[in-house]
Amino acid sequence: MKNYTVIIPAAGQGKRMGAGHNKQFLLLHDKPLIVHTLTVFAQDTHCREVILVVNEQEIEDMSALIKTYGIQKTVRIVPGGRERQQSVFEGLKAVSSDEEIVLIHDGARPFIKVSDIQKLVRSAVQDGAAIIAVPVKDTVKQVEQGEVTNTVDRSSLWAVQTPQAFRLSGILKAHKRAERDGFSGTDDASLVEWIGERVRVVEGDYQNIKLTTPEDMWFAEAIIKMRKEETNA
Ligand SMILES: Nc1ccn([C@@H]2O[C@H](COP(=O)(O)OP(=O)(O)OP(=O)(O)O)[C@@H](O)[C@H]2O)c(=O)n1
Ligand SMILES: C[C@](O)(CO)[C@H](O)COP(=O)(O)O
Repeated sequence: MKNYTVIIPAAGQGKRMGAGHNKQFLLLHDKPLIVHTLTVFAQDTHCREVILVVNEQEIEDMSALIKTYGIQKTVRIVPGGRERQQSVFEGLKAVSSDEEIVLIHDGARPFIKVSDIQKLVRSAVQDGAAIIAVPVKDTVKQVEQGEVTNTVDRSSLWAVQTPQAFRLSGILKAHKRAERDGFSGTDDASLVEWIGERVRVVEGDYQNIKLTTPEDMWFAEAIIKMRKEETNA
């Protein structure tokens, strides 16, 4: 297995969560959300280092969390940007130039499994760019002004998650061009697609949710409880 560096963007505002502050600090089973996410990568021996992208005014609080919770991994903190894409780009600029594989993983996705990270890294080593995703389970319709205009064939639809894994040279090229040409995407793979390069899909896990809106905190507590019960069974 190849080693990698992971960039964890955590410099959002958490507006949809509505907590009045960055959701990364919300307690999930007595630990801040971002600590859960960092712990997964701390446990993966193939993770060389974490580049944690944070809001300028939260640098001290994030550093304190890393010490308080004893995260056993090199974590470098860099200030983020206004949008997620800019935060990731700031993180990419901080990656050691001799690194081959870089992962990008939302701070707000604490349930990624090390086994899925490893599947993803293998695919990125082989194919250059790979993402974790799950088949869409709902029926999806296009709606305009409250009326259905189309029912989309879901057989080729996948809901995309993070981590997303890339050769460092490829993702840097995509981000640089996107910045130059003003292209923006809601994930990093879309920048790679936009420059005409291929992206492999690795099937992931429905539990790898992003904590986005308040009810996700309840789902998250349920996932933690279920995993604890599985471990004790
Ligand atoms: N300028 C930004 C915006 C987002 N993120 C990070 O990108 C991840 C995914 O973004 P999202 O869930 O949209 O988080 P927020 O931007 O915090 O949420 P919202 O859009 O509801 O404000 C999060 O870990 C978030 O902290 C970031 O690093 N920099
Ligand atoms: C990158 C991502 O997690 C893929 O699902 C997501 O697109 C990021 O945030 P969003 O603003 O909630 O789309």
